[in-house]
Amino acid sequence: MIRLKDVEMEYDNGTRAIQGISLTIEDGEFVFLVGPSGSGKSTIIKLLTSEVEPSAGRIMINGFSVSNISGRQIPLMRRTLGVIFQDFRLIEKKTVYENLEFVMRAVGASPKEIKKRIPYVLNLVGLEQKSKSHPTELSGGEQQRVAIARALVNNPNTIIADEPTGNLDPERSLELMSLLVKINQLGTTVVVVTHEKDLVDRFGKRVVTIEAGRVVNDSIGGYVGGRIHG
Ligand SMILES: Nc1ncnc2c1ncn2[C@@H]1O[C@H](COP(=O)(O)OP(=O)(O)OP(=O)(O)O)[C@@H](O)[C@H]1O
Repeated sequence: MIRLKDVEMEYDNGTRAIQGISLTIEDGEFVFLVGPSGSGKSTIIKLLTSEVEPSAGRIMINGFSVSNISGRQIPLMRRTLGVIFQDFRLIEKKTVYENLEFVMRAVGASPKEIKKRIPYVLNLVGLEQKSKSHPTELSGGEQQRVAIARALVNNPNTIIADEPTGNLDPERSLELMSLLVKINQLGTTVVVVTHEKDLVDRFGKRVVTIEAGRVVNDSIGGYVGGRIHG
């Protein structure tokens, strides 16, 4: 479960990016985070991944209290989260398989676990034929699916995706969002930041709308007076 309670966040230059957000995301939920540019969506993601710290309030992530977490606990907390970045952040010198192997090794997975898990996640994202390819040999959509496989490979409780369809055409965006829905149906909590109004409308999931660092709407389908932000 993810819980933000009265969270505020101010950047060093004085920008008050988050101005009092309380939000609970239960295990197994699928949530879209939408809102205008600069409203604070990426800052929320950064708060969840501990890239930035709140100036006030409390954040709980999968049983960890982020506000007073010890240095030793941070890797354990991060392991409950699979993060998908907009710019993929794949290692170009490694093959698809090696990219996944790398993150499994980083958490101490055994060779046996690695051998079993990687084909499973590659199959889930439809890339079992591409395990020996390098990221530069793949299309944008395929690279994005490798990024999803990498986020999933250590079996996190929660997947967080910041604009995962940013560089994809509408058809690929739909495929990718459908894949995230499938992953959610297999039991993983999914939080997706997106600008894609049409896609959000299509899926009928919970939509949290952020404006000027606050939650202005939180509902299924996400309509605010008949229109949706984002
Ligand atoms: N590193 C930073 N230093 C100072 N201010 C920042 C920093 N990053 C973001 N901001 C500011 O914080 C506010 C929220 O930014 P954030 O990136 O969270 O918005 P966003 O909703 O993700 O926007 P977009 O949809 O354009 O990605 C904005 O006013 C932005 O200018």
